[in-house]
Amino acid sequence: MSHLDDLPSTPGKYKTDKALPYGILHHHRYLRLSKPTLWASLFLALFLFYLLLSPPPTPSRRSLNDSSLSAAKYGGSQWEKQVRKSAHPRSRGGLTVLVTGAAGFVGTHVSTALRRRGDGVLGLDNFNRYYDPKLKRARQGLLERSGVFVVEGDINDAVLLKKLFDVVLFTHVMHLAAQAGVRYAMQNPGSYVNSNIAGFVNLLEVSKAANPQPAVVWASSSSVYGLNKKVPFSEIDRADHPASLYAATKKAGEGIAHTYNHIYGLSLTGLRFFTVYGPWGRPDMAYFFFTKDILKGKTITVFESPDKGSVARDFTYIDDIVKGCLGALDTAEKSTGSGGKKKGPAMFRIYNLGNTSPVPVTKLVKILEKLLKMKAKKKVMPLPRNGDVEFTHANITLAQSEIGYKPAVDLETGLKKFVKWYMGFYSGSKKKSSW
Ligand SMILES: O=C(O)[C@H]1O[C@H](OP(=O)(O)OP(=O)(O)OC[C@H]2O[C@@H](n3ccc(=O)[nH]c3=O)[C@H](O)[C@@H]2O)[C@H](O)[C@@H](O)[C@H]1O
Repeated sequence: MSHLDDLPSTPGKYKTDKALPYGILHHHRYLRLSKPTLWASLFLALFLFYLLLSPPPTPSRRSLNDSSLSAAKYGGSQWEKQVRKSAHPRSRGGLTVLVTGAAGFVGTHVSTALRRRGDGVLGLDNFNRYYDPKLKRARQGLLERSGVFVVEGDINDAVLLKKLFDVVLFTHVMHLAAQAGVRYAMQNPGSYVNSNIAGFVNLLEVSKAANPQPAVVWASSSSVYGLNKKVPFSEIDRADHPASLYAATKKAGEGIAHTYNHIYGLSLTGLRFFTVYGPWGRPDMAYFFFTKDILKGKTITVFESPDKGSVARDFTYIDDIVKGCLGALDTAEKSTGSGGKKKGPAMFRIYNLGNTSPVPVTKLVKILEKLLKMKAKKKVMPLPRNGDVEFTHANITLAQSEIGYKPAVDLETGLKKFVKWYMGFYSGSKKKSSW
């Protein structure tokens, strides 16, 4: 994939390299302290060898029973103070929200929007290398300037999550941490299972055990509609023909969420995002790397459908998505359970958040050419069987009537804002870290 060429190799969230220090460092210390007898040394050497060969117990997989909470990294009065301060609402009646994936594209925008209106926000992000971590760090800078502290950690780390819930009584969780990207699922399927399934279950486990339980709003995806042909896509349509593992994990997430709602009384709202774009966006998405490649004079590959038509997307501008997220948080009823016990039925909702006006990818390219004042070098090729679907188109009636969702930005207007940001950010301008 050309757009990933100059990014670091992308192990996504499936990193185990952080896992070793805990066990290994501990044993290194032991080595220094041990008596230098031949047998003891031999035994230790064998034991270390065994540890190195065995699969590492990654910290991201630490269970709640693991008492070795890495106090060095998390915890301590200073850390707790930062966590509490960030999560504390500034306005009366404000929400107290844990935003996972806070340094991600949508996470950054939602976190700052919540903070701006006076809610308390604590961010969580593992800063993985799926795409340029420098962009995530720049977003973190923005968040910090807005008063949002981002805890560096993984949603699979149950001990960390539990600790966060011990320190703060979250009223809401906005769960945006995920392994995104449709095509990358063919390269690193494990990363999707790790984040979108295991990580989500871990978050729900900790949320259901919390007292009080938070209301959880999470990111699902338009990709769950898969190979559906009936348009516009409606929440009541069947969605059981996913075209990518990404889509399958997002659909699985919806089923998993339903069980936590049913068994534990957790209030759950899933938002099916439709190809979200805008400033501070994801470099793995077509509008982003098309911009980069057009500017560099590199050839872009534009997919076409089998009938030689252009593939189309219901591109949705980030500010509209943010409004949808806030609408979902504001209308979410409380969970009914506490401490893992259901007390009554709780809310379970799924909404499409799209723009409801699909645009062919060829048109996207034309708009970019106009905004960049450059002609794209294009190679048109049939849509490969890589997880992409031919078109998406959202029916947003339900979101409109129930959470007040009303998209207002058309693709050209939104791309104009994106291009302006892109030019500032990558030109090294001093203003690059502003909105
Ligand atoms: O709504 C979602 O749920 C998903 O949206 C996004 O997926 P997509 O809609 O597939 O966006 P994106 O990759 O930008 O491709 C856009 C268009 O360009 C076409 N495309 C792509 C690459 C290429 O080289 N050429 C090309 O024509 C391609 O065929 C497509 O028609 C998120 O990445 C995903 O994480 C998820 O959130």
